[in-house]
This record gives sequence, structure tokens and C-alpha cells, in this order.
Amino acid sequence: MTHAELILNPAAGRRQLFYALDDITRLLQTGFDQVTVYQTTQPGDGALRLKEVATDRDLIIAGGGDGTVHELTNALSSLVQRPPLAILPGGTCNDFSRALGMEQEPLAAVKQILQKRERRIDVGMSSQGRYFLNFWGIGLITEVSLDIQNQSKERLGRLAYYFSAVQNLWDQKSFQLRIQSEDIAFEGEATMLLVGNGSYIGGVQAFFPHSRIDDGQMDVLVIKETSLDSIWSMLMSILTKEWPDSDDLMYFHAKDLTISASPPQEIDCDGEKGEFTPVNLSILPGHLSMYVGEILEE
Ligand SMILES: Nc1ncnc2c1ncn2[C@@H]1O[C@H](COP(=O)(O)OP(=O)(O)OP(=O)(O)O)[C@@H](O)[C@H]1O
Repeated sequence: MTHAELILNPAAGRRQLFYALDDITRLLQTGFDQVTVYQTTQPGDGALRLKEVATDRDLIIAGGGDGTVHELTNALSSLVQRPPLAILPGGTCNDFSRALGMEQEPLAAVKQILQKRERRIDVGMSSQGRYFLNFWGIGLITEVSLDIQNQSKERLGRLAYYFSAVQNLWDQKSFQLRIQSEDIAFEGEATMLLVGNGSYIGGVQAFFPHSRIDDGQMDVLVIKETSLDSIWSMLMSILTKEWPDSDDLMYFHAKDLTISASPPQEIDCDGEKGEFTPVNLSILPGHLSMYVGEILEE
């Protein structure tokens, strides 16, 4: 007897999951003996529901955008007994669902879920008790996503992300950064520190061309100066899928990272804000079991 629970944010994106809910449920019922649908009503609601039912379900499906996925993966990651998780994308960018190779059209994604291809996925963890699947950052990245909130996300979608990034590049304030990993120590001026797990940010593959969600390590990018050279090398790396190469950038892998900044910097953790440096980050290899759309290359 298999029991799947769909925890769905009906307000996500353009409400596409909400409108397709009857079809989604019917299709899920062809692959699971029992399907329970729980519609969230406010932030925090989905996390409580997940903790309530987790031990009693064979699969949790997170239906919504990156905010919903972040909330549910945080709830799930803190549990001792963790059922597998699938993502049914329904927001604007749906970054982690892309990293998992999920289709963006709801029923096509449900069909992938029915194939039940399970894979162990790394999760990033901060000493402040937060987990991240996509990225963790300070500096430029926080201003970029702040700007998207202020603009019409509905209207511009993920293009807003990149308009806003370019807009912010030139007047980015630098800060004093100190980082220490198992291999690398750096102390100096920086305008951004970005730590990636998945390779998608803002709906496209950017910053981390070779980042894998199952390699047991974090990809770390430091922009020391937002010069023409560093911007050009990042743009080129999106096109060529090679690591960015510039004297104004640093790029390395880490399993553990201690970070402090002066003045203290606001953190963007998978798009969620409100916490500040200093902090320690680590990777939890294979912490979650997730359904994938395509078989990720070995
Ligand atoms: N019924 C609801 N009404 C409003 N907000 C909700 C509801 N249920 C959950 N939320 C909260 O809304 C936030 C944003 O949700 P989500 O990311 O799914 O949608 P989105 O913002 O439209 O998508 P994206 O982040 O991809 O743009 C989440 O933090 C979630 O907790």
C-alpha cells in the first residue's frame, strides 16, 4: 500500500498547480494506492503538515515555487526519518526542480514522478540551522533578489533577475570578507560570496557550470571586484560552461566553510533572507532522497 502526500501552495506562481489540481490528483492516483492533497494557507503551514505526516508517507511531493520547496526541504532535512521528496514545479524560477531534471509543465512533471526514479541528493547546512538546496550568498546576490521582490515578478518573471543583476553590478558596495575552508583561506575585499549546491539560479544555469547536487561538495565563488574582466568571465562561463577565469574572482570546492564579514552581511539562503554573518556552512552528502526527472549522469 503506497501513500503519497502532495503539499501544495495554491498561491504559487500564476496558480497553475491550483487550476490543474484535479488532473494532477487523478494522474497521481494511477501510480499510488492513496494520494492525500494538503493545500497550504500561509507560510509555515506546509512545514508543520510535513512534520505531522512524514513517518506515515512513502513520498512527499512539494507543489509550488522555490519558497515552498525551501520551506519543505528545511522541515524534512531536520527529521531523523525522512521519506523521499519529489518536486512539482509551480513557481516562477523553480531552480531545484530544474537541477533534478523535472519538466516544468505540471502534468509532464507528474508523469516523471510516477516513474519513481530516486536519487540521493546533497543538502547544504548553515550553523544558523537553515538548510539550502540551491545557493547561499552574501553581497550582490542579496540585492539582486531584493530587487526582484520590488519589481513585478509576475510580469517580468526570471528576466527580472538578470535585469536587476546588471543594474546592481556597477554600484555594488564591497565588504571585508574572511573565509576558511579545509583547503583555502582568504581575507580581503569582496562584493559577493556565492555558495552553490545546484547549478540553477534564477531559472538558468549560471555561476556554477559544473556544480552537481550529488558530488558531496559546495561550489564557492568569490567576486573580489566587479570589474569588466570579472563580469565578462562570468558571462563567458555561462556560454562555454567552463569555470570563470579572472584575477578578480576566486572559484573552488569545499565541504566546510567558515565565513565572516565586516560589516556583517545579510544572507540570502535559497531566496530567504533575514540572517547575518558570521556563519559556518557544511554539506550533508546524500542527505535527502529525491525523485529525479532525468537520470543524472554518473
Ligand atoms: N496559501 C498561501 N498563500 C500565500 N503564501 C503562501 C501560501 N502557502 C504558502 N505560502 C508561502 O508563499 C511563499 C512563496 O511560495 P512559492 O515560492 O511557492 O511561490 P512563488 O513565490 O510564486 O514562486 P517563486 O519563488 O518561484 O517565484 C512560501 O514561502 C510559502 O511558505
